[in-house]
Amino acid sequence: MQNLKKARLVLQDGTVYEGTSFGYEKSVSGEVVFYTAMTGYPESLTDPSYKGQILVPTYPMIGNYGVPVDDEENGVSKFFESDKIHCTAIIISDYSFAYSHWNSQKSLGQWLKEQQVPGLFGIDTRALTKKLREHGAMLGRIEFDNISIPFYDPNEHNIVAEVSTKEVVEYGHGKYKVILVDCGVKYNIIRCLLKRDVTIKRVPWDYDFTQEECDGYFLSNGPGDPAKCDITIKHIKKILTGDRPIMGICLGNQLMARAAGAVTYKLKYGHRSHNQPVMQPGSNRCYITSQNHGFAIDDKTLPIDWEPLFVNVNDGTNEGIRHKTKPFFSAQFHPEASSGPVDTEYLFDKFIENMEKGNK
Ligand SMILES: NC(=O)CC[C@H](N)C(=O)O
Repeated sequence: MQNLKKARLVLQDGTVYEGTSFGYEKSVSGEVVFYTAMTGYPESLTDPSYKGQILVPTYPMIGNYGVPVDDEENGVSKFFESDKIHCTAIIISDYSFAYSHWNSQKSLGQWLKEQQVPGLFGIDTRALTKKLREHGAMLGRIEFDNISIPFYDPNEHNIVAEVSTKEVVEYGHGKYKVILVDCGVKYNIIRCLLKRDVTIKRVPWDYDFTQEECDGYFLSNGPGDPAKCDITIKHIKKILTGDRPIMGICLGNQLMARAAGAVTYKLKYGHRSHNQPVMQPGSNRCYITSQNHGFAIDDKTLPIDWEPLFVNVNDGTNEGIRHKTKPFFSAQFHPEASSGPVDTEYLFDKFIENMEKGNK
């Protein structure tokens, strides 16, 4: 414990928090985002949607169940959401130096060091979260040895291009052929599709998939501002003129909306947790969902042939859209969870049903 290095988290508004390093020691900067779920740090750290972000879990003790083994199944990691950590850093209150879990292979600190990702503990994450809620999303930097680097705003860059696959990859031998547009796809989306008799063709974010033979299209989650994905939006616009089923998640929801002609905007602070309630308009149905997003669709700008599919009960923001007559729908939350509640995994079954109907 004595040899652990101190480092500082500096926010854009000048606030400084001092913490102790338990990960890799290097100065970094990014957007600071809080996350209020109690579990799920291995999944969140490897979720490509967190690219460029400094993750602040508010649960007070992190690291107590270590990091899972890195097994593979059907061409994707069994327990992680991608092949590496995408968060820029992690900031926590209390680090558990002891860890225990049936499936753990190493400590969180060791994993962060291997992946060259900084982690600080001993920071008042409640105070930090209150600040972000009052002020809104903020950039921050972690300084080791007083070496400071400029603030970096991931939303000003096309970071989807950095996390998307560079080549086409195929998975499974199922009945339905799906083009998966990879803007930073989480592996549990691939697992959820493979469980449902699907053959997946995973293509890069800027790949022209509009002439491909398939039964349906899947628009993945991904990092940053949806407005930066103009090439993907151009391709989606083309497939919206057809009637093959489309399902989208999170960034995929935002890209579907922009392709349809609606507007997206940045939320004051994002939704990142396991207990976000969403209602389906026109019903009394409420689902508890897993979420990770900082942008949202302005559903007042949806064209006449589209409608909201879900609305967030906490703040009234849009949580999904659907076309009124064609088999196109998307969710702002994560039906694939990982981590979090699986109440809305049935949306994958809807997508399969749509493809089945389309084939008849
Ligand atoms: N998980 C995601 O796909 C996030 C979408 C987008 N980058 C946002 O923050 O809103």
